[in-house]
Amino acid sequence: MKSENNINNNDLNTSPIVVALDYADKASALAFADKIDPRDCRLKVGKEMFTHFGPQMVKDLQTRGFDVFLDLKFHDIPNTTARAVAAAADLGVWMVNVHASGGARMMAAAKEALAPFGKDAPLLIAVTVLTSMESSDLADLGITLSPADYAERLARLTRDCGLDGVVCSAQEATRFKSALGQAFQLVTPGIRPAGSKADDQRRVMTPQEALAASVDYMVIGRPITQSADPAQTLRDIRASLR
Ligand SMILES: O=C(O)c1cc(=O)[nH]c(=O)n1[C@@H]1O[C@H](COP(=O)(O)O)[C@@H](O)[C@H]1O
Repeated sequence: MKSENNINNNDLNTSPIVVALDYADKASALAFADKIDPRDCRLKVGKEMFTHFGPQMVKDLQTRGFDVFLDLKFHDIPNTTARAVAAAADLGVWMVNVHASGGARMMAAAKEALAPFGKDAPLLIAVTVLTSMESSDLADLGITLSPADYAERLARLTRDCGLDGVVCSAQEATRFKSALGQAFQLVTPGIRPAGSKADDQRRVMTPQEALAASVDYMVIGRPITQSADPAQTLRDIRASLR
């Protein structure tokens, strides 16, 4: 059931870095991929690139030896979400995600849809509270819990549904590792090297802080992709984490 394009690098790749490949043109994305070593990072294909270039984008990266995180944040009725997650598994991706706020039945259905893939199933991760959100954004939605408290509530639900982990802020990592167990994977965007712009992110941490907080994977986009030399910036961040 797994795509023949997938070359699984899981055993080779000890880097915690996942680069968010948020490019509007394929040539730039592939030029970057061609300049970096798949042992230095995994690559995330999100809504922008997938909407532009579809599954072929994922395959083009897999044939270059990269593990791909397909970040489409599925959030729908259980049947639709489960089928979308199975379609992602058919593509041979390394990780796929849903929104935890889709609820327990949706997450359980997504998990069940991966059972036929056995050990080839991608990691299934749920987004808790987007790292771009702060308390006032939650208040607008009628949620009075702090982002960390609400994220923990969603993370517990995710763990109880048998998923592999959550997307959260690195600011929440120490707390979640102790509350939810070391094995529950934490994937943390909102990573900003010291001195770089936060952009639309709100709950941010530096790569070194995230590592010290025991995150499993840190997602880094613009600080790498919009730098003058993205491949060198990746290598510099990787070196700073050794
Ligand atoms: O699921 C995600 O990857 C995600 C969840 C989240 O809470 N916050 C978040 O920023 N992301 C993604 O992580 C990437 C962060 O990119 P930069 O802000 O450019 O580093 C983007 O591709 C987002 O879509």
